[in-house]
Amino acid sequence: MEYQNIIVEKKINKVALITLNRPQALNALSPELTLELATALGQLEEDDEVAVVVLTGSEKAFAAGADIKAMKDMTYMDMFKADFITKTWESIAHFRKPTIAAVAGYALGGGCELAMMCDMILAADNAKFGQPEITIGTIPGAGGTQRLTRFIGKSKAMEMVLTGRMMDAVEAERSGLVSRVIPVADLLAEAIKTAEKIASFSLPMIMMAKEAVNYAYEVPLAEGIHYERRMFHSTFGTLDQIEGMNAFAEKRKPVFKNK
Ligand SMILES: CC(C)(O)CC(=O)SCCNC(=O)CCNC(=O)[C@H](O)C(C)(C)COP(=O)(O)OP(=O)(O)OC[C@H]1O[C@@H](n2cnc3c(N)ncnc32)[C@H](O)[C@@H]1OP(=O)(O)O
Repeated sequence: MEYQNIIVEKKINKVALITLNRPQALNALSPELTLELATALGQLEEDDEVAVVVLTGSEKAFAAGADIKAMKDMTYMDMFKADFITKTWESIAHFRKPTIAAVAGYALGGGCELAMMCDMILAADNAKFGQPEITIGTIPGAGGTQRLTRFIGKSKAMEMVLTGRMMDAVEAERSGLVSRVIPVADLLAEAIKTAEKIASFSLPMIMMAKEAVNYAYEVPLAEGIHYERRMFHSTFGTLDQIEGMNAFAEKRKPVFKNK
């Protein structure tokens, strides 16, 4: 399928790369772009040749937020009727295969929120994260007040949301927002390498592991532990558990069948 605002590439080793591609607007997330993203993710979800998705932007901007120019004249009723943000944006949060945000440059507002919807964030050393919505007379609307607070805690989240202050990559790593900081020139290669590593394992296992970790954000600890245990038990009903453990015992590489 042809897209205008994103580039979708299937790499080797079961990795797909989605590049946000509106450089003239620092990858501002227009309704057209987010619809294309949701459509592409829908296709990649069904694609057996893809196990992991890497989402990236340009060196200057992962994404500078929702498209302010497209949004500025909308009324309350427009927003409400369109259920603005949730419908298409959340597709990345609901995607069942692992996702990696490779963030260079600005990840602001909706850009930061989109990165946080991914399963992990790898940051280039020039990355800047922020929720500057307060500076344009609104507040985060795609999970910024909720996800950012869970990642970095109340005090820092409050400071960022209430002042619009940006966080650099080093502070973002120290605060738990990103898993690693990488020189900008190496970011994409490193993100793809990480994706390939994940994709080399059993697809059902990586999907279950993702689901179990995400469950930690939704339920009390005891319920999460119970859920994890039941999922762990269920892995013993798969051919890949048999293969993985036998391969270990036989000192050979496992050949997973995704079954
Ligand atoms: C999803 C929600 C609900 O949470 C809401 C949001 O996301 S609201 C958006 C939050 N984001 C922002 O407020 C950031 C806006 N952008 C900036 O502050 C600056 O562009 C910058 C600091 C990221 C970069 O500054 P600079 O290098 O000086 O570049 P600019 O000249 O400002 O930008 C270049 C070009 O891109 C256009 N642009 C940038 N961001 C957006 C945006 N969010 N929406 C629409 N267009 C954007 C900017 O207007 C420039 O275009 P031209 O005017 O030159 O055509």
